[in-house]
Formats: sequence, structure tokens, C-alpha cells
Amino acid sequence: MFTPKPQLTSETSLDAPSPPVVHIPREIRRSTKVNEVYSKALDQHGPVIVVPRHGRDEYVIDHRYAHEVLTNTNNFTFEKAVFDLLHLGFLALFDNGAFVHDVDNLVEKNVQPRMNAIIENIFPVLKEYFARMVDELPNTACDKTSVEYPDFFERIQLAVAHAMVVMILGHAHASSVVASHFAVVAVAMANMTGMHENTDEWVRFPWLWVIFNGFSAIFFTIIPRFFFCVVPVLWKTRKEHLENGLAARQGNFIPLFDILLTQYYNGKTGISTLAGFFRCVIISIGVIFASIHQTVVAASWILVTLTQKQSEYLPALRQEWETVNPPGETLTVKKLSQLTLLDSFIRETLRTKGDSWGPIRQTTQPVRVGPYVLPKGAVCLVLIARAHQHPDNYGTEGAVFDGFQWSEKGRAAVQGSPDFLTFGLGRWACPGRQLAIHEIKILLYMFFSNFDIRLKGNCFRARNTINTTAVAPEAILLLRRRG
Ligand code: HEM
Repeated sequence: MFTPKPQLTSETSLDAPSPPVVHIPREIRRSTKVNEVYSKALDQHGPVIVVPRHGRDEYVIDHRYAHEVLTNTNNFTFEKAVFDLLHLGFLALFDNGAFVHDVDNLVEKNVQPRMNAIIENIFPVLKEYFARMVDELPNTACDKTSVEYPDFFERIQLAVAHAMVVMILGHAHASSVVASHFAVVAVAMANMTGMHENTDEWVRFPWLWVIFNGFSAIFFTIIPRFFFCVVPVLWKTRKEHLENGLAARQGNFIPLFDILLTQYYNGKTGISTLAGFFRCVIISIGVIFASIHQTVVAASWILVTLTQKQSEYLPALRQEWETVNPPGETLTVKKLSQLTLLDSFIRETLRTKGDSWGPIRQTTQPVRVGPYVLPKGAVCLVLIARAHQHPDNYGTEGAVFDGFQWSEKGRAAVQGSPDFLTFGLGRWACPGRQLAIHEIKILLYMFFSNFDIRLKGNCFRARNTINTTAVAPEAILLLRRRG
């Protein structure tokens, strides 16, 4: 059996050169060769290279130092890096990491321990979406034609957003209108991270594109859709939300906003009442961003991959579904955890879909990584496409898609390691990953148990090759009701 090579640790001496600057042209960054070219540059100059992109220097890190860079909390910070990613680095000066910490803490302490109750509450919402999609299609008994769905991403987005309205604000606010506000707010935040920077930035004035992009996300989407449409209702109903939060018991379903009010609003007087309420609203926006967009993008990649590879994988997956959850029954956390073949397929798709970046860090002081010294404030990105396939980690099999191997090897999709970094690693690893995988399993189950699915032309395409983490694939699904 193949054993991955061990991770490396750096010396502490700061008497070393800076990493080399490597220019990777824009047309390469927009092509399907992007990961190969970055990886070759690391082979040639590694284990750290500085690649100027979008007016900033990105420190690209080799897979051998993934563990060191991602888990060393003394030399690297996540909180500050997130603000820089959102192009809001200046806010980090005032916030000192509190925002990211609060969002992380809320999910860590309240989503995982209440998972049974959350899935019980969001499963019917997702089921309802699919029932409506089924109703839209012709009845198979009379009509055998498939219907084209170029907008399957938006469909999944609304379904997941609706489920997240329930989780964050509660059933009383759950409507397709609020779900659409959540969906666009999540996309606006993702836009602020420069989701489309690689393909859409203005060549002449990249900094102006950043300002324009951030400005439109905040003033044309987040403020009108969240602060004008959702927040006034939350303010009006704050007392009910607070009482509900105060009555919460461990393990029971309780909207995250209600818990936030008990922490930051309860017992405040005067102006700090408003400040506490506002803090709950801002943290909720953070959770909306963290919980919707990436899940929908990942689900879209897995859906198209399974559709394309269905002749090889679907029969065994259907058998697993029928054994674990006979038709008409409700999926629970216990049953979702028993879907190990599906879990393996999800992990394998996430491993091989070609993400360049995932977790990011920023140096808190000058730091030695391998033979180089990185200055304070360096934004570090591990090239995860390399970590996910490199012979050091996978021998000769790294580029081969083997959908059920993780079920045999007993490695769940939520289990991170230096050779699987989709959900990050260490102290800042994604606290919502269990929920994300449960949701993706439910979505795939719903798609394939309600429809016969094909891909138009049996193909799909990465829209933004350097950012398959945040940008969904381009594809047209052909759906037909299952008879
Ligand atoms: C497939 C879907 C998802 C992917 C690929 C993903 C990936 C990630 C990654 C890579 C990180 C950074 C980890 C690190 O730096 O080590 C992260 C952080 C985080 N994720 Fe996820 N995540 C997903 C879904 C979710 C969901 C559903 C939630 C919430 C319920 C969530 C909540 C968070 C939070 C709170 C953080 C840290 C703080 C922050 O971003 O503000 N994530 N996620």
C-alpha cells in the first residue's frame, strides 16, 4: 500500500532569501493549464513562489509545507487574511479578528451539536423544492422528452438558501422571497472575494475594478436586499427571537439568530442595544456567506460529475440509497452518515475537480518557510490542486478518478489532511463541513431519485479555471421525471 511522504518543517533562522517572484501571464491563469503551470513553477523555484496577481503579491506554497503553514497559529493568521480576501483589509485594523472569530464560534458551537435537529428541519424544505421541480416537468407516462435545465445552479442555490433561512432565522421567516435575498447576499459576498477577478478584472485599472465590484456588492445588493428587506422584520420581532433563544436547550432546534441575540443583545441598554443588535445582523451575514455559496458550487460540481459518470457509479449508489433509505422515508443524520459510497464519491470529486486555492493564511511576522523568509503580512495560498494529486501524496494514482476508494479506505469527505484540503486544516478548518456534506448528500439523493438526468453533450466546462472553488461549472442538465 502507498504511504504518503511526510510533511516538512522549516528551520527558525530568518537568515535566508525571499522567495522568487514568478510571473504567470493572465492568459495562462484563465486557461485549463493554470494548475499545471503553477505546479511546474513550484517544481522549478519552490517551495514558495511569489506570484503577482490583481495588484497584490500572492505567496504560493508547495504541498510539503501545507501542514506547517495552515496549522501554525503563531506565525499565520486566518482572520486578517479573510478581510484581505474580501478587499476589506482596512477593517481588520479595527476588528482585530473578532468578526471571523464570532462567525466561526457560532457555527462551531451551535451547528454541529444541533445537527440532528437542523437536518430534521431543513430536509422538508429541500424536499419541497424538488417536489415543485417534479411538478414542472411533463408526466413520463405520456411524454418521454427531457427538459433542459441551464439554470440548475440557481435552483440548487435557492433550495440551499431557503434551508439556511430556516437555520439562521427560523421557519417564521422562511419564504422564497427571503431565500432569494439570502442567495444574492451570499453571491455578493463571494463577488467581494474577487470570485470573478480572474476572468473579469479590468486589465488597465485592476484596483478600480476592485472598488467598483465591492461598492456594487455592498450598496446595490447587501444593503438593499438584507438591511432594507430582512433586518426591519428582525428588529420588529427581536423580542420573540430573544425569548426563543433564552429558552434554548442543548440539541434542540433553535435559529442561529436567536442564539446571537442572547449573546450580544440581551441585557444591553441605550445605544449598546442597537450596537448589539447590529452585531448579530453582521455575524448573520457572515454565516449566510459561509454557508450558502461554497456548498452550492460544490454540489453543482458533484452533480455534473456524477451525471457524467453515472453508468459506472449510479447503480451502486442507488442500491445504497434503497438499502439505507427506502423510498418515501426521511433522511436523517444517522442515515446520511451510512451513505459511505456517496460520501466517497463526493470526496473524490472534491479532490480531483482542480481547485487551485482553498484555505488562506497571512503571516503575522517574518516567517521561514523552507529555504525562504516571508515578510510580515504575506498572503499565503497552498496550491491545493497540487496537494490533491502530487505523487508525494498519491503515488502514481493521483490523477486517476476512483470514486469509491475512500469508502474502502475509511476516509470521510469531512476528514482533512495535508493531502485533502478542501475544508482547510487545523484551528480554522471549516466548522460547517459536516452540514455541507449532509446537504450535498440530500441534494444528490433528491436529484437522482426524482429524475433521470443527462448532461447535454455529455460534457461540462470550468468557467473560471483558477477558481473552481467559488465558480460553478457550465453545463446544461436534461431532466426527465423518473417513471
Ligand atoms: C462544500 C461546502 C464548503 C466548503 C468547500 C467550505 C470550505 C471552507 C474552507 C476552505 C474554509 C477555511 C478553512 C481554513 O482556512 O483552514 C472554511 C471556513 C469556514 N466555513 Fe466552510 N465550507 C463549506 C461549507 C460551509 C458551511 C455549510 C458552513 C456553515 C454552516 C461553513 C462555515 C464556515 C465558517 C464559519 C468558516 C470560518 C470562518 C469564516 O469563513 O468566516 N462552511 N470553509
